[in-house]
Amino acid sequence: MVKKHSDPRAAAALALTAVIKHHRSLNAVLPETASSLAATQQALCQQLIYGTLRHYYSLSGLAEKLLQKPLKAKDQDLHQLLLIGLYQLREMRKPVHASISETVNATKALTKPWAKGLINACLREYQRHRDTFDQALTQTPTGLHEHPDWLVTQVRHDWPEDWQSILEANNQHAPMFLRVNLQRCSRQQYLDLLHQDNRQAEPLANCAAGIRLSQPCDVRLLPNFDAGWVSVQDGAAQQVIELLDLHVGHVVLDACAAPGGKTAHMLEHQPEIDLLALDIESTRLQRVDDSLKRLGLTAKTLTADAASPEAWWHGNAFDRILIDAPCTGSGVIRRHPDIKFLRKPADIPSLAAQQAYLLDKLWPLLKRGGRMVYTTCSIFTAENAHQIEAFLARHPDASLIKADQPPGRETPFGYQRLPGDDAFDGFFYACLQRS
Ligand SMILES: C[S@@+](CC[C@H](N)C(=O)[O-])C[C@H]1O[C@@H](n2cnc3c(N)ncnc32)[C@H](O)[C@@H]1O
Repeated sequence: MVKKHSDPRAAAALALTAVIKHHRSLNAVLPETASSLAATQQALCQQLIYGTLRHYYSLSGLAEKLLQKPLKAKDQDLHQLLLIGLYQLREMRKPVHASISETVNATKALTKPWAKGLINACLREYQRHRDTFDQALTQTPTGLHEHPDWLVTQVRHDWPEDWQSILEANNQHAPMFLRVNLQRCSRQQYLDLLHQDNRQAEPLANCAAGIRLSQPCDVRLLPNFDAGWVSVQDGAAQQVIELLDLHVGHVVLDACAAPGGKTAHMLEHQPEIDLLALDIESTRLQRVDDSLKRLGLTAKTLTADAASPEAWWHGNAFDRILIDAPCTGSGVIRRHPDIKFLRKPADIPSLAAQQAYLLDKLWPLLKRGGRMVYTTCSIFTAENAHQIEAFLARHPDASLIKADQPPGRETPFGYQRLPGDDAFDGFFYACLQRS
């Protein structure tokens, strides 16, 4: 558990320690961190956490140069606090004096006031000679790319022509995209509401219900959010709906449904389907139920292992199956910079094996003539085009369907979006038909 703190820098240092040292995901850590802070401090704390993770490798390089000897393992929180201080000096437009003194004060909140002098000296030393320090940094590959070496090598291997722009896109802030619940209002009506609220927003050309906000904001400030008029969803995820080609009366399986973005989108797009939404994790499935309730939609939801249909399948074949598979998340690093620290190379073959197993176990549940859509938020070919190539080789009754409007770059075995294409997340789509 992240300890309670009222100091946003100390809270951010503890959250970073939880990710870097204890390998916990930000999704798990952030709610604990937020609950330890006053509402007015939460945005700054979150900004410090995300910003420091995005620039972690260059900030660590600086810290190494500034500290005479590394801090002890038990003082990892201080190491993170130093990085947070450096991040503020390098990337945030805040007065230098306040940035330094507030970071130094956070040592008290961490109950390590003895480190005041050390943090103060390092930050002041950096500030005095920042040009020299910064120049030395940009010459190192990790300082340049802000990714671990194995990840740079993997991206470079899979995308020899695009690897640099992918790494660059991973370090950017992602825009905020909305999906209008067309069962509640039209996209134009919702755009009008946003404009009345003085929020700049524009429709997405390639998503019928999609909107891009010029400035991200707290969802609670969006008009009629609680009444279910709108949800937050990246444009890449919104493009899955067209591939499913849903019609009235279809029997549909959403095999890996939580937290339910695509489950809800299916029902908003075509409410007259018979939809079963599964997820293996009950706490995550609860989020699907909550979201359907907010949006005024209904589906059958079930905690189950999709790869063990003998435990839950009623025996009626499905017209449509969506496998939005568990994956490395290598396409969404800009939204989840902790992925750079939590993933390891062995995760790729292990997840690819899980994905292949899900595909094989669910394929017989599809009607002849039915469609299976396989998606990941990964950019690794082992989880995407190679996965589908191998699947087609194992299943002679499967063929790829071409999309009327390709949702991404065409590969021989599906469509791939790279992070930042159309400002969307990295994503993979394959649409398979059973003959
Ligand atoms: C990429 S997320 C799905 C996102 C979701 N489709 C959406 O649009 O919000 C993958 C989900 O698969 C679930 N999962 C992993 N293995 C599973 C399995 N064998 N059966 C069912 N769900 C599984 C995970 O718990 C996770 O919630």
